[in-house]
Amino acid sequence: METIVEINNLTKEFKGKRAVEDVSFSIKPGEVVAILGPNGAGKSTAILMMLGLLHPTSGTVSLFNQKPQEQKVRERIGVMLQQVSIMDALKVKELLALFRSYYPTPLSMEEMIRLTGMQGSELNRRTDKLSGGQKRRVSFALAMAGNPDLVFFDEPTVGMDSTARKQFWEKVRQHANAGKTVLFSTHYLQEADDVATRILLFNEGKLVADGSPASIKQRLLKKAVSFKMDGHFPKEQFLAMEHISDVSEEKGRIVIQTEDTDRVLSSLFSIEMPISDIAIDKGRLEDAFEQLTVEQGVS
Ligand SMILES: Nc1ncnc2c1ncn2[C@@H]1O[C@H](COP(=O)(O)OP(=O)(O)OP(=O)(O)O)[C@@H](O)[C@H]1O
Repeated sequence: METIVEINNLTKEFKGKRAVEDVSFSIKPGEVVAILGPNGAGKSTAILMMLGLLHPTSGTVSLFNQKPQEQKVRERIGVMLQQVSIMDALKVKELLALFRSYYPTPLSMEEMIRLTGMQGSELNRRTDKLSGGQKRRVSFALAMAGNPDLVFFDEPTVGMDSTARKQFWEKVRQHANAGKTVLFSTHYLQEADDVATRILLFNEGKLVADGSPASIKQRLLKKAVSFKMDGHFPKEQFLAMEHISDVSEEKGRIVIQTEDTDRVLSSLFSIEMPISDIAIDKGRLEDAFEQLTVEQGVS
C-alpha cells in the first residue's frame, strides 16, 4: 500500500525556538487525520513543511514517497490554508477554470461550482468583492480542483457558522468516502472527534499522542470520584491506595482522580470510609483539552 505522508524527525526552529520538535508519523490512504492542538502547538508550521512551503531545520517529509515540491506530488494534492488569499483581479468562474487547468484530472466545472455554493451572476463577481464566507467556499473549491488524493485544510472552519461548518464537513466526508486522504488542523476537539479517523495531538511543538479518537479521548479524559466525608480528610491514606492518582478537597467535597472509578469505589466501601453523596465524573473532553495547554504533554 502506498504511503501518503511520511515524516521523520521533523524539526523547525525559529530563532532558536522550536515550533515543531522531532515529529515522526506516517499516513496511509483513506485516513482522515486531525492535527489537534492549542494555539502555537506547531500545527500550521508542520503543515507548511509537509507542503514544502517551509524548509525543515532538520528531518524529512515525503508525500507519495517523493519530495513535496515535485510536480507529480503537486498534481495529487489540494490545499486550503488559514489565510484565504485568492487572486483578487479574477472573476470566480475564471479562477475556477484557472485552477482546473493546473491538474491532469480535475473536477468538472459543474462540480466546482457546486462546491462554491454560488450561482448565476455571483460567479461573474470578482473575488475581492466576495464575502468572507464566499471566499472560504471558493478556496475550498480550489483546494478540491484536482480531485486530490491528499487534501490539507489548516483550521478550515474558523469563522464559519454552524451551518457552514456542517456543510463543509459533509463535503469533506464525501471526498474521504471516495478513498481520498484528508489532513486537517483544528483547535476543536469535538470536530476532530466527529470527523477524523485518527488524531495527532500536538502540544508545544511535540506530537504527544497519536491514535483513534476513542483512544485519545480515553487517554485524555480525567475520571474522578467525589463525595462528602465526615471528620478528618485522610489525604495520605487515599494517596497510598491503588488506582488513585490524585486527591483534593474542593467546595466541601473530596475529589479523587482515577483511571478506574469502579475499583476506587469498591476499595472505599471495603474499608468502610464514612462517605456520602457520591458522584462519578467520567470527564469532559473540553476540560481535558484545556488541561493540555497547562501541562507539558501527555506521557
Ligand atoms: N514565521 C515564524 N517566525 C517566528 N516564529 C514563528 C513563525 N511561525 C510560527 N512561529 C512560532 O512557532 C510556534 C508554532 O506556531 P504555529 O503557527 O505552527 O502553531 P499552531 O498550532 O498552528 O497555532 P494556531 O492554532 O494559533 O494557528 C508559535 O510559537 C509561533 O509563534
